[in-house]
Amino acid sequence: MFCITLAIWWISEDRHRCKNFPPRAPRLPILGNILNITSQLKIPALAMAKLAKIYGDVMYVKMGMNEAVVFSSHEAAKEIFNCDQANDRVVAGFVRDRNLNQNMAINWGNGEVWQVLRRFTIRTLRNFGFGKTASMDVVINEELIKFLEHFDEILKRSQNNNENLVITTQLNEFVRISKTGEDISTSFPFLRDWFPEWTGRNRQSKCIQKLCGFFREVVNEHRSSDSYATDPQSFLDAFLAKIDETPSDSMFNDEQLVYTMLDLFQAGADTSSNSLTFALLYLTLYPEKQAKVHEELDAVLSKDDLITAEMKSKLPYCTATLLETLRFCSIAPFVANREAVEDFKLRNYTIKKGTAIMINLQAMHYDEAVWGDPHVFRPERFLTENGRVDKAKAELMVSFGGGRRVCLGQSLAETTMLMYFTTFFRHFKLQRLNADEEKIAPSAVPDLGIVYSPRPFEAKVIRRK
Ligand code: HEM
Repeated sequence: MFCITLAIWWISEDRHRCKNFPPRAPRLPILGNILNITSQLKIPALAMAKLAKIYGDVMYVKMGMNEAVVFSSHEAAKEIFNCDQANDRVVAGFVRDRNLNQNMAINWGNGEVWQVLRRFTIRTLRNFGFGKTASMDVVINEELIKFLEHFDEILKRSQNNNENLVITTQLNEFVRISKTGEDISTSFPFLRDWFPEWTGRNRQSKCIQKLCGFFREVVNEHRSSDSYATDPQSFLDAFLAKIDETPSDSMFNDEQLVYTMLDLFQAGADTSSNSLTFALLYLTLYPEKQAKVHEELDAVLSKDDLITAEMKSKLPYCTATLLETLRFCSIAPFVANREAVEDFKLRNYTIKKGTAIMINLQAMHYDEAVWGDPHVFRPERFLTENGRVDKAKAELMVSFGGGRRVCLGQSLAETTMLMYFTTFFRHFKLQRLNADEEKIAPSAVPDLGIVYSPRPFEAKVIRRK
């Protein structure tokens, strides 16, 4: 009797809800489409891309208790990126905990808080040279000199001990333990309340407390200097000055500052470092591509040249390799989920207020109709016949999202990646170990998480003459 009632309720509720909704894959009671996704492929974004081939580039899915409309093609993404009713982030699960149930900062902030803090952050960072290649070059080159010294030391140590170098990332504990998509508590959020230890909720909270504690200390240090308002030396100083000049109930306050810093570090650190490590991984796996990178660097740079972002136009193969890395690894497979802030129409479909909006960036990077052989690592796809970067192809990349929420750090990330990548390969060569020496083989299969990470791997690092 219970099962029959449940079935009748399910069918009627489902019919009622799906009037004018985007097409949807058949789903099971309670689980929804979870099995469609998990039973097909190990990578949820690619499994969703496969479903989208059947049900459409705008389709409706249900993952446990969460309902979402998934956008999987460039055309569909363009429509939703430009849709003001879909600019809010979903604040649930680990995001709600992280935000202490409040509207906080940029990445996970909404409405006026997001708009004002995003605008202030971009303007202030620009005043400090962010986005201007000449000033970013200087800062990044200073870092690079330290990086080379540090890397040489590690290399010497490992060679003295006769060890192979293990290359690894995952600096950010929070990213490592927040495996959205793979994690059942994303689909059934109540599990986080019932089993906070098992779902990782407690570890996430501790991690955020630690990070916020660290940022609060830095904020206090800066506040104790007399000159933060008269002679601001950093984004943090400028924010503190803004706090002083605005009313105490404004969104410029210490907690928003701490969370804005958290956003910049969380959104900026793992994305850039993991993407670069993916580049090292792929060039270890595909030595013939690495040889072309070396050939270009040797032809373009003389011995003492400092690498600058301006050189990008002279380094088309390196640029194409980084574009192919971003496409192949699709480090952020989905943009952080958005939410419909009111009912709206899109392509004659009704999208109901509160529905989650998932934009599947990896589906676009792996669309066979666009790329032909998306599962092959081939930087040449981004080059024209005369060896220049193919701008039309480059514009099909969506690694940084789009619309008004587009990644705030795109130009910094692109410049940093180019400069680190070219500096590394100018000085070093990566070589795969022989099968009998290799304990941790390089694999192109990523570790899942809020952003993907390359799995640790061993490689031989050789200093180039
Ligand atoms: C390879 C490096 C990076 C990748 C692939 C990447 C990717 C992304 C993506 C996909 C989004 C979501 C966009 C959307 O919702 O449409 C995003 C947002 C964001 N990114 Fe990045 N990002 C990178 C580096 C950085 C860096 C270096 C910073 C900071 C300096 C940064 C700061 C942010 C912030 C603050 C947001 C939230 C923007 C908003 O909600 O308004 N990112 N990023």
